Amino acid sequence: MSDPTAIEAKIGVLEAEMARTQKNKATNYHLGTLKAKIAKLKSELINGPGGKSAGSKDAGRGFDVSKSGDTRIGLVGFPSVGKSTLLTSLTGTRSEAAAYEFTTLTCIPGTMKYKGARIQVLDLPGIIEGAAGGRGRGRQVISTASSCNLILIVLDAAKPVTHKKIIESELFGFGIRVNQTAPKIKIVKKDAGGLGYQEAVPQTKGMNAEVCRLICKEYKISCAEIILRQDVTTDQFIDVIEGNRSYIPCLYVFNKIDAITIEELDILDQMPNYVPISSTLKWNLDELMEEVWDRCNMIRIYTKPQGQIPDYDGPVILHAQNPSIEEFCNRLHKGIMPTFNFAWVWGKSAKHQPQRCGKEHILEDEDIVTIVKRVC
Ligand SMILES: Nc1nc2c(ncn2[C@@H]2O[C@H](COP(=O)(O)OP(=O)(O)OP(=O)(O)O)[C@@H](O)[C@H]2O)c(=O)[nH]1
Ligand SMILES: [K+]
Ligand SMILES: [Mg+2]
Repeated sequence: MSDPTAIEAKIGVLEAEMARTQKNKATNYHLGTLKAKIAKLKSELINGPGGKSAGSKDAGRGFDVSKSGDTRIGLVGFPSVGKSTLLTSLTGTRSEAAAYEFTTLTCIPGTMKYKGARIQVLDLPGIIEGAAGGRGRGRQVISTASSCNLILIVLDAAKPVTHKKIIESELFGFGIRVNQTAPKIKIVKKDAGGLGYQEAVPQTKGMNAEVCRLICKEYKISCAEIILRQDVTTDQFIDVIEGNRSYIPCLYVFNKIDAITIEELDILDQMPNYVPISSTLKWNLDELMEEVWDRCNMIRIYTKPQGQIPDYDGPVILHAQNPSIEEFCNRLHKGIMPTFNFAWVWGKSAKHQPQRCGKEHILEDEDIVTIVKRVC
């Protein structure tokens, strides 16, 4: 079955059945099976029958814009919320903005420099409900969003907050999990031996051996070792089986706050991961940049050639959570490590200034590093 309308209809029937089914211990197994069936149909809708999962390279191709800079962020939202105006305000790259919907028809990249990092910002066409299922350019937009290190969901502050849910569920339908971390579940498929199910931590959200077996049955997994290292939902379990989900941080950018009242702003203010701005008036773009910086998890390391002052203008940007000196060296140049002797480190990670460190030493934001080579 590959006719999208037929798949959508089938999903509709299953979702209706789920809504009808009361949630309790007795129906838990049935709900697990239903969820797995729906997840399978949704990935078929996006990738075609037997297709690859949502995040994979060949699935629902994104716009052909090459990556540049230290990180990439994407502007996603309904038409005319002000994405293009925001791109222009942040990066200076002009992207046409106008009062009619679907002004932007392709992906427009811009670059902004912040704290020494080069951040690629992608303006994208507006999306509407049904985008993930293939409506309009939606799939291309969301596929491009899944290539970003951070997604800014741009919303019109004067429009209903329900728009936030719609955009989120479009991203969700494409396999993007915003502001979530990958569930700690290990699945090792085997050739024989049946299903092994282990709970490394107690499960309180619906998972148990039988639910696991039923979901695996839907996916025709009969031999595998499964270990749950975290308290997870059945949906998270299905996510891991489907594979290729993208776990991407996201900020909700409420634009056009110049058009709403202080009282309305106060209500919005209670939402997590939210930044109010005005793109046209350039209000609060500083806070937006700071929040973007926080979410991108970038660390700046200044290099200091021996006997010279550090290069504060061109920090080396590292993405790793706890980057070691070795990672720093490899980022600079692959040829450094073979001749590496030790490093002098100044900054937060150093116990004294400077500290003599080996390649395993973990660096922190704004450390200064001098590499000393071995004399051969
Ligand atoms: N009042 C107000 N209007 C804004 C603001 N930002 C954008 N606009 C207006 O909103 C309209 C749409 O802006 P665009 O930047 O084209 O919106 P878009 O999201 O890129 O729209 P599409 O490309 O069609 O999806 C334009 O008339 C802008 O001038 C803002 O901060 N305040
Ligand atoms: K517009
Ligand atoms: Mg636009």
